[in-house]
Amino acid sequence: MIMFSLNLPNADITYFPEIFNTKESSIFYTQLLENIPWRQDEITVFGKTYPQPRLTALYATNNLTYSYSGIKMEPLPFTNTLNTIKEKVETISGNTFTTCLLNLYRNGQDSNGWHADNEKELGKNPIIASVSFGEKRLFKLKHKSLNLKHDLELENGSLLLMKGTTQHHWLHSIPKTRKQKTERINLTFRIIK
Ligand SMILES: O=C(O)CCC(=O)C(=O)O
Ligand SMILES: [Fe+2]
Repeated sequence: MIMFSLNLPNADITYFPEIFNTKESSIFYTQLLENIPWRQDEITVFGKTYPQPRLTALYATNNLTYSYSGIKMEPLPFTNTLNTIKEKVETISGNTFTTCLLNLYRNGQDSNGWHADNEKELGKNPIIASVSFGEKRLFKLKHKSLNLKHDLELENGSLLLMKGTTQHHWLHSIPKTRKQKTERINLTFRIIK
């Protein structure tokens, strides 16, 4: 399987462009788009409340909640489709995940602001396994204290693995774009226990 390790300081990030082929990806994409109960939550940032600029859903193999940006999400039980994807990601990464946060970017105006996945539920050096289906979108990384940036396109059927100290030193985002974009589904597998 093709993989690229990003050569960035204080980070451990690996990109696998095609863990699922085009046919598998299109089956997962349609099944997730149609069957996930997508919802738009309100987030609170610096005391102000906004509708989140994308749709989300949370699934877990346990009953542990996940809180970020003032939202506390209660998980749904894993589905067969999500389990199939999770097993592939576990084989590649050598980790067992408990939780999957899904994001649906409806068009180029949907986005994910600068953040690190450093919630206390995730533990000290979280491993985040991020799978993408559908439209490709730019994924931006910026170092918290050094003047360093890196951009990557996350493609249909790809996996991005972030681990080690990455979340301590780097922020990431999916910016809005004026380019014409159709739907993109992202699944971020996490460990909460
Ligand atoms: O959509 C993506 O690729 C990033 C998602 C993300 O950073 C998150 O859910 O924490
Ligand atoms: Fe994130």
